[in-house]
Amino acid sequence: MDSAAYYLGFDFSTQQLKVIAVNEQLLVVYEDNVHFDKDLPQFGSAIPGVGSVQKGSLMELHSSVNRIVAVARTQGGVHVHSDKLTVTSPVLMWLLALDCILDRMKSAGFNFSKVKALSGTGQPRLSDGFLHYPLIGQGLSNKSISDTLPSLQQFDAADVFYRTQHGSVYWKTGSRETLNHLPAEHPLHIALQTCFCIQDCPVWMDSSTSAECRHLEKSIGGAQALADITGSRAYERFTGNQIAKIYKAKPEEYSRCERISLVSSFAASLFIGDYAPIDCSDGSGMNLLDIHEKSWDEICLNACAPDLKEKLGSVVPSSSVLGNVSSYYVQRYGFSPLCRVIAFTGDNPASLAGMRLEEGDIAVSLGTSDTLFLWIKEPTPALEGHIFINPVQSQDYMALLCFKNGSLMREKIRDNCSSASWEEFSNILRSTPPGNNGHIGFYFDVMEITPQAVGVHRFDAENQKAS
Ligand SMILES: Nc1ncnc2c1ncn2[C@@H]1O[C@H](COP(=O)(O)OP(=O)(O)O)[C@@H](O)[C@H]1O
Ligand SMILES: O=C(CO)[C@@H](O)[C@H](O)COP(=O)(O)O
Repeated sequence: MDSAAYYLGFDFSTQQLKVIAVNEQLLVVYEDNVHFDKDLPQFGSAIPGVGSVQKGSLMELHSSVNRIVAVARTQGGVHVHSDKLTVTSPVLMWLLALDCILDRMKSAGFNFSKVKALSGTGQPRLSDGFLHYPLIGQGLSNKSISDTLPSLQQFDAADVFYRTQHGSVYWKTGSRETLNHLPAEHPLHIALQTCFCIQDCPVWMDSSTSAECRHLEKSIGGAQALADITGSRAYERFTGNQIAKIYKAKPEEYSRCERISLVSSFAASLFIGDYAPIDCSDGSGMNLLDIHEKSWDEICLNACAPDLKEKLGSVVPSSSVLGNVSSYYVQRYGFSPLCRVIAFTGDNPASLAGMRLEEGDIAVSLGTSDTLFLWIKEPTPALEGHIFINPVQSQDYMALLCFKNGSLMREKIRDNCSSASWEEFSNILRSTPPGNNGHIGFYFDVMEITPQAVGVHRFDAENQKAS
């Protein structure tokens, strides 16, 4: 029997779910993605039930999804509400995407039984950074995973990482029981369809909670005081403020909720068949966690909503082994029952770990959001930017700046200037020298996070505003 192990990573980004599997030599053995808008048209249709079912399409694979009623079009994987501030994603869309991607792997003959574990406390993990970017994997391909990550070979696990930070999922009372006994004959989006008290989950693009932010900062003694404890002043997309809004706007739904997960711990919960704890690093993006004590801050919790500590559960280091995959995956897909699941984390912490950043390195990530992050030893929280607990060494930290007008803004410029072609876009860019002869433009299609600004601002070489 071929004993080679596979290592598997899933990446829930704003716009799509990606999966990648690598072998011991870090060579990519499988890669796929489900694009939410394009591949799941039932969530991208303005009219309930509309969405043509093409032969061999994901829709055909999951004809049952026709029963899901879409009430609004997702664009870039999200619903932008009429106030232009509230931004959500349907929780069932994430479930369906996972069903689809796993079913496609099965149809393609992917051998799930070979998926093993690789994580260890304090070690860099086979995570988003090099699972997602095969080039990095190829750069290391003369070494085995065990050479590169010595302590990881002690685990047999599916190493699964989810992206996009701050988004939250609201489990209805009784759902733990359902999660514990997932029936292998049903896809997740059917088995879990009644488990959520909020169908449309707030995601990182949301900026509708300014009132909640001011309230939280006031309760704790000001913006800097909040940053000193949680690593960030109050930010609209941070989960504590989102929870406060849900508690105020939907008190009944809130009271019916037994567990609140981040998107990362939600995904981990699906794999272990139980509520997964939140990891310290992604948990730092909530305005609720004391980044020094690595525990929930009672004043922050109470300022946001009642009974929050019970609803959030515990916090664990990002490299924790959560347990084995639930029997659902063994029966439905043929995973090994020994396949372990490591705590899931946010996209940026996973990228820091996966790119094997060290102190002094700075990484820039250009995706739906653009981010800049670095490994730091001492946290010095300020009124701009964020300090998270480090996902690799939980006594260290990472600093992060996040820019909202990333790829979607670039796509708009590409469509206007280069007939929707990245190639042409790149050629135009190359046709001027770096620095563009002193001409510079700032393009903020939506209210930016860093700095808080909106609109197009262009300047010529003399620093005069250009039209
Ligand atoms: N050649 C390219 N040049 C610039 N941007 C690109 C190119 N190809 C894809 N993109 C953009 O990358 C974005 C997706 O990046 P990705 O890292 O997958 O997103 P996420 O941050 O949501 O994970 C898309 O919005 C797409 O427009
Ligand atoms: O809000 C932040 C970080 O604080 C964003 O970076 C989100 O985590 C979005 O992830 P992508 O979909 O852009 O990967």
